[in-house]
Amino acid sequence: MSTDPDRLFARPLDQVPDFAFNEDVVRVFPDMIKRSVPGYPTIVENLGVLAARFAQPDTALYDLGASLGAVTQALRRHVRSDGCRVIAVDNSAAMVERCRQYLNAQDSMFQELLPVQVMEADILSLQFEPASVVALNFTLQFVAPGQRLELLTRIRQALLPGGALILSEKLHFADDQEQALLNDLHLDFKRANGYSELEIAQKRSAIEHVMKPDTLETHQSRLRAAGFSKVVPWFQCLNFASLIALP
Ligand SMILES: C[S@@+](CC[C@H](N)C(=O)[O-])C[C@H]1O[C@@H](n2cnc3c(N)ncnc32)[C@H](O)[C@@H]1O
Ligand SMILES: O=C(O)C(=O)C[C@]1(C(=O)O)C=C[C@@H](O)C=C1
Repeated sequence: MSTDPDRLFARPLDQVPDFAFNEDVVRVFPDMIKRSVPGYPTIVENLGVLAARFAQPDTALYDLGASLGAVTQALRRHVRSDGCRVIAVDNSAAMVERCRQYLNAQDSMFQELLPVQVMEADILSLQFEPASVVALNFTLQFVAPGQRLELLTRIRQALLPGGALILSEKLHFADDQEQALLNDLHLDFKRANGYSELEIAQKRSAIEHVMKPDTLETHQSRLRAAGFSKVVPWFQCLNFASLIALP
């Protein structure tokens, strides 16, 4: 399936609207996320590998904020436990529609993939089934900060012993020098991937009210408050990181 190059912010906009996961974003999303998130392809592929260690027979594997289902596809490629089912959830109708098309294409190319259910729903009001793996890949940062602990608590309650939550996020840093350096390096990463100063500045205005990164320390203490017993960072590239949280 072809994907358009991301030029959403290439022309000067009179007013930059708040970022939304709408049809325009869906059209360019694979290109946008690869060129904006350092380490994204490595995180997605390895998420499948990690999940294979925690997945248990006859349980649900959740991909929360699935977008176009990149993580769902990795779970289906790597997890071999009997009776597992992937549940991909997103509240953007445009994402869900295109996600279903991508997964149908995956079904037609490979045999013996895990069954998958794609739901258009708000993860904040989801009734979780007992799960062995839950992935939140760059989704929690878009949930209102005041609602993050409750969501993580409900995920923790749904997780079976031996399972895991895998949480990937853009990080903020309490130390000003560390924040400035990693932010500058992230902007260099975007420039190296062909984004202009205008695109970088307009994207920044678009996401500043809707995407609120936390520090690693905030993630760790909130995960513990939600009932997780252990938090293990397994990947960081510049200001983007991924954590394994154990029940
Ligand atoms: C940055 S994208 C996630 C990328 C995707 N997980 C991947 O690895 O390719 C964030 C996604 O979360 C979804 N989202 C944000 N808040 C949500 C909510 N409350 N319920 C369901 N989906 C949500 C958005 O629609 C968007 O598709
Ligand atoms: O931090 C930025 O500048 C980003 O563009 C990050 C980010 C993300 O982390 O989700 C924001 C929106 C898009 O979904 C793709 C990338």
